[in-house]
Amino acid sequence: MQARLVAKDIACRRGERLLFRGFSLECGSGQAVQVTGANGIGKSSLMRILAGLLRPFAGTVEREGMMGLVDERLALDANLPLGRALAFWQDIDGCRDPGRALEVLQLDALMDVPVRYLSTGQKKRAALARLINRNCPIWLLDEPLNGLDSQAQKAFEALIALHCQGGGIAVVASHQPIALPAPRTIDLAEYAA
Ligand SMILES: Nc1ncnc2c1ncn2[C@@H]1O[C@H](COP(=O)(O)OP(=O)(O)OP(=O)(O)O)[C@@H](O)[C@H]1O
Repeated sequence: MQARLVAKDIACRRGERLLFRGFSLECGSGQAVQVTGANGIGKSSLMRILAGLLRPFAGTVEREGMMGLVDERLALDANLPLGRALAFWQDIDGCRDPGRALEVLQLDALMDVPVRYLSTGQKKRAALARLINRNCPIWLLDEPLNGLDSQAQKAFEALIALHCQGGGIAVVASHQPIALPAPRTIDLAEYAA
């Protein structure tokens, strides 16, 4: 798995407010970075800029490799049972081993439960299962541990380590501690406008 993510001199404006400026980041295969900072500093906005969903006020983002973003939005049909909601995407995403994510994230017992009835932590696990099924090298994770119990947190930290061992990239935006392989931490407050 080969990947590269380079952000240069990024500035972010939301509404009339400049949130941060001069932010740069370079990640190659196997690297993990945590972006920290207080509520409202702009972590989610940065993740959306890195994902290409939000235009930066200044600066550029270059990506080599497919990206998967996990944030608080659950990209699964709320009215379908979880098994069918995940299956809808498995073909589109070219998933070769759908059972793996279900096993690691312990979703097997929830396959018949409509997505809208899942608990907060179960929804998060479903979102992470879809990310794993996509087999994309660049993971953009916005508060990925929110709602997960300690066992699921450890399981997901182990998955990030495996992903990086396989040449993937993980960029994690979170104000809470997360175990990453050879971690680098960037405090977004240093770039506050
Ligand atoms: N569409 C928008 N228009 C105007 N302001 C916005 C918009 N979206 C977000 N903001 C503002 O931008 C700021 C940064 O929001 P963002 O969600 O990026 O912060 P965050 O660091 O991820 O916060 P948290 O830790 O609470 O999730 C906030 O003050 C928010 O109110």
